[in-house]
Amino acid sequence: MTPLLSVQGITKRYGAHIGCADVSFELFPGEVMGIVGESGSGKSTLLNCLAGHVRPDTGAVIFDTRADGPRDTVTMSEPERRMLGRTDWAFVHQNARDGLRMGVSAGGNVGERLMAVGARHYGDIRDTATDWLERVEVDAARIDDRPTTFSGGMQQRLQIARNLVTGPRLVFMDEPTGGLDVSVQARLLDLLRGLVRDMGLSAIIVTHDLAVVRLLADRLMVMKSGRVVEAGLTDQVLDDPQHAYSQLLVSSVLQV
Ligand SMILES: Nc1ncnc2c1ncn2[C@@H]1O[C@H](COP(=O)(O)OP(=O)(O)OP(=O)(O)O)[C@@H](O)[C@H]1O
Repeated sequence: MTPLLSVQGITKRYGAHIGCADVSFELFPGEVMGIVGESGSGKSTLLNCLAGHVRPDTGAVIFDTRADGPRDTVTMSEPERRMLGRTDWAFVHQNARDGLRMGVSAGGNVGERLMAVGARHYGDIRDTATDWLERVEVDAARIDDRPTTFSGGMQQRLQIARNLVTGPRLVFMDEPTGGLDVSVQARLLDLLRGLVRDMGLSAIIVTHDLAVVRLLADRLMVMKSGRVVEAGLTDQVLDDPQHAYSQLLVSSVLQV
């Protein structure tokens, strides 16, 4: 099987400082990869390199495109990469405000993504937006309200609807449950787990919350000082960590 994403030797430095170093892995269709590590370990830098937000110094990120098969997204043109970002890729930010248009209605936020992939019929777009609001447990009666009037948890669920409505083939998530109350986190996690299962999503999830990867990720990479120190099946890594740092992480000795 062709990997959906093949990451080869990604390195990003900030001056003399290492963001992430020599990261390689493959992601297959329908797989969820979790990336964990303490603050500053390079998780966000890596995710941003993979999603095309940051250009790595070296390495390749080969994505199996629908039209042309495997292509290196690092060297493809900016318009091509932007097109991927609107169609096959989705990015769920920790802060919903970074992933939503706060001045546009909830329905508009979802509908906009559909229009970006060619939907034109207003009634169909509104119907799909209504379906998705319900799917992410946002009251459909709020379809014309702006996200500024929503709670943090609702905003995050709306951001997820906006991202998933077009059926992306790869979803990047940066701390999707971060910054929310614990009870809100639990509900969101449950919802995400349902969507990941039902849609057979391929995803890369960065988090410092081991409960998130335990529930969502098939495989796990543990990062420390920009490098991957351990990788494997999630249950294996969490239940029987081999690297001393992973052992600390799992035993919650580390403040992550
Ligand atoms: N724009 C930047 N300029 C300089 N150094 C940076 C920049 N962004 C990140 N770094 C450094 O790169 C390293 C990796 O940071 P990164 O944000 O990727 O880690 P992280 O694991 O995502 O942390 P957090 O969980 O706190 O977001 C850190 O040492 C950080 O200080």
